[in-house]
Amino acid sequence: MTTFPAVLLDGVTRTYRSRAGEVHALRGVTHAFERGTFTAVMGPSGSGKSTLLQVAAGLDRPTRGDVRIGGKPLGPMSQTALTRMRRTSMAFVFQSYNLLDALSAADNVALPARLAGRRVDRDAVRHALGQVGLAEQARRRPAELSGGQQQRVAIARALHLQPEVLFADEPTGALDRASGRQVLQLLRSLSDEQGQTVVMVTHDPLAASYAHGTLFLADGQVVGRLDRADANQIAAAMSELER
Ligand SMILES: Nc1ncnc2c1ncn2[C@@H]1O[C@H](COP(=O)(O)OP(=O)(O)OP(=O)(O)O)[C@@H](O)[C@H]1O
Repeated sequence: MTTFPAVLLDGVTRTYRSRAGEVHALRGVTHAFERGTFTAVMGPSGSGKSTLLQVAAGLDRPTRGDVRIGGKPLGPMSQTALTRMRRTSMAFVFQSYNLLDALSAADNVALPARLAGRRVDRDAVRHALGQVGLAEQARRRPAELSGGQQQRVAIARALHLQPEVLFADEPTGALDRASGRQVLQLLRSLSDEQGQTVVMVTHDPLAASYAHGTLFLADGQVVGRLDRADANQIAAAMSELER
């Protein structure tokens, strides 16, 4: 059986056209994010990290090249098919947790299913909260949880529909060090123990050191990769890029 990478970027270019001229946010990026891996994406400001995440997740379309999720090319898909694919195969975690204050942790986890018009499977919700270590807090509202716990609820919500890949954009940006560490350990264990694919944009070398590998972008291109590096090695590679 052929196994496809969870996410494949094949010669992806994204050019923004504005009155000021063209901006080449991504220039021919080719990279396979293999299943069950946790990858950090780093690079100087404006290097194309957010664009890469948006294009990989089908939120934005490449100007040239192709993106495949689990082997399926996004290019030929209609907007409706793409939206469906995003709902079922991908999930996002952002710096701000975007939880609804009036709902319990469990109801926040169930919300995307409800919005998609699906029947809410209470066992699956409990399972997702258990995966992030919050089974006991299912009935609490966001205000009754710490920042780290709220981010873990957001991750449970992302995992609830069993996505092919979890995209995270600065998921620990708003957390103190101890809560950030919990969230990063969780993302790592999701890939190590549950085979989840995680792609995380970060500015923090310490956060990146929790991933299996770090991909470095500069000026819209992949300029390097470090596997199983520590925070000092990652910080040194970043300083080289920022010189
Ligand atoms: N909608 C847009 N229109 C025009 N240019 C854009 C648009 N979005 C991004 N860009 C440009 O594309 C380049 C890459 O931007 P992107 O946001 O992907 O970088 P980034 O690495 O995520 O930056 P940061 O670390 O500052 O968030 C930048 O030069 C940016 O100004």
